[in-house]
Amino acid sequence: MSTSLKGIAVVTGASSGIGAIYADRLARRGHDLILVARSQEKLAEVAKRIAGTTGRAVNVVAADLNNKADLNRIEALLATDSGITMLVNNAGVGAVAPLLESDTDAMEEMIALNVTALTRLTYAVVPAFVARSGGTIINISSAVAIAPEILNGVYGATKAFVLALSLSLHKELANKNVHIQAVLPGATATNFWDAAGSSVEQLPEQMVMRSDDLVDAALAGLDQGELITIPSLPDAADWLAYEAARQKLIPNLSLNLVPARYRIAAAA
Ligand SMILES: NC(=O)C1=CN([C@@H]2O[C@H](COP(=O)(O)OP(=O)(O)OC[C@H]3O[C@@H](n4cnc5c(N)ncnc54)[C@H](OP(=O)(O)O)[C@@H]3O)[C@@H](O)[C@H]2O)C=CC1
Ligand SMILES: N[C@@H](C=O)C(=O)O
Repeated sequence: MSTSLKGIAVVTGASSGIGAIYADRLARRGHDLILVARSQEKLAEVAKRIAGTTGRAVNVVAADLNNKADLNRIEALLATDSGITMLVNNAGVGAVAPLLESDTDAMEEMIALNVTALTRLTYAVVPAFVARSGGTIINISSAVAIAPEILNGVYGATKAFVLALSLSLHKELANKNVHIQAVLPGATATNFWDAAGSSVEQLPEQMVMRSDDLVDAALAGLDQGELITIPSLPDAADWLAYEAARQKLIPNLSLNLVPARYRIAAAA
């Protein structure tokens, strides 16, 4: 049980990069923490640093979210620890190789982590949040969710899944006091790029955000009640116009009548 009024934030992928910054910022905001990733050693370092600077309780659970038994352990924790008030679904891997140069097994592993594990953790925690009438889920998607042409297509597709799931969760949980935020970072200076077989140095400097800035911006978006936060986007109106265009399509996406442009063959 947490002694924090803010409760416990569970952050996956907290051993480095964006997840480690979320851990720091959430502890500074008063959350106790449970940090999840594979590397026990790196998690312990992050936890020691944050506990030292903030005085919050920081626990670590070393788990490979692509290992069924490990994943089940984190699901059980999320379902049963009544002190948990927030889940940051951040653990993820990327790829930059095009389809013809990609390893299928690596693609499957990426789907397992970015999609399956995130989904299972969400399913584990939502009933508990609903039962307690409160909770927040932050899902780390990516700018490539809406621009899948930029990097590896399977990576983009996993992040589009995260965006779609978040939109749906927001609708389903609207009157349950469970808050959903999907964050769509652009290129961010972390180990992500090396792990994906690339290097952040090959990107133009003006395209790459610092991970501290990214997380601070994303949390500002959370504070403003945003469902979708695109930390790099200069003008929020651009996203609102995109979303308005999507909403305008919805009533016409399922109709019994075939539109004239597809009746050419029948008419001939
Ligand atoms: N950096 C960028 O440009 C962007 C990143 N993102 C997203 O941000 C998120 C965080 O990535 P970022 O911080 O950049 O990259 P990092 O590589 O620094 O962090 C990835 C984190 O995920 C953990 N992780 C990887 N595999 C597993 C696994 N099988 N089980 C549990 N934990 C795992 C890693 O820890 P460990 O190795 O110890 O398990 C690490 O803590 C990802 O979802 C990524 O897709 C989105 C857009 C842009
Ligand atoms: N969002 C970043 C990766 O996921 C990028 O846009 O490069």
